[in-house]
Amino acid sequence: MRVDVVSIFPDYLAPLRLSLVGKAIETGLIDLAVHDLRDWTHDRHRTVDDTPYGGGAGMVMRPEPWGEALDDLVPAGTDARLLIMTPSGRPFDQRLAAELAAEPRVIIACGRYEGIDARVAEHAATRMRVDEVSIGDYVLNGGEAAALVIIEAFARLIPGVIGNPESLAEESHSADHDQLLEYPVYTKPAAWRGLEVPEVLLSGHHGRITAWRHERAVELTRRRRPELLPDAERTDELEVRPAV
Ligand SMILES: Nc1ccccc1-c1cnco1
Repeated sequence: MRVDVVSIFPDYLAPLRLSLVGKAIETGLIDLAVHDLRDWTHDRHRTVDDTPYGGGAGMVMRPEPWGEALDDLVPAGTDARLLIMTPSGRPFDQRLAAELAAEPRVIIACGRYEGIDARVAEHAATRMRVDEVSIGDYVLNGGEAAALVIIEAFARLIPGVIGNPESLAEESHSADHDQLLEYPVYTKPAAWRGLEVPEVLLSGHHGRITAWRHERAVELTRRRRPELLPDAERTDELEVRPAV
């Protein structure tokens, strides 16, 4: 898979060269290229923004550099998916991560300031698939942090990136874990600062352990993310529980 990221702060994407994604790049599973948007400017000051039409505070990213960058990175006839990072985008989730992991080419546009001129997405959509994507309901200074999150989330789903694919199976939000949050996990020592590992986990009884883990996952999901509960697990009674 080829991933291109365009940003005015390309060094912000340096962490992608580390750890899991870095290994995938080294092994050729992912071909990553990070570009400086200013390389597509032509004035002495390498200007990428201007004042907003209609007035208002802040600056808007000019369409020309983005248009030229996308012309270069996505030649006519290329099958590519453009992700524009924006707080007003569709919520990023595991389903989208799985979709992206199957794409041959992904280009990620990291906007800054008050955003990117809306015509960039409009024009790009005439020749590639475009998604405006948010990683959550909070405000960042730019799309770079969102790009790091999204790339990590889909890169780890690419076959061969994670050593043991079984570890993907029981993760929170993974499709085959029916959307429950992950159960609490423990390791040695069995007692730590007066806190004991739940007895069932030391029992060696796999059936009981599986049942206990499912119960804890349901309990946690009901308490923290009731909207994720599968219908079969929903209960109407009001449960008053400590907020943990
Ligand atoms: N706040 C932002 C500012 C600029 C580009 C993306 C974002 C963003 C993406 N997901 C949440 O916020």
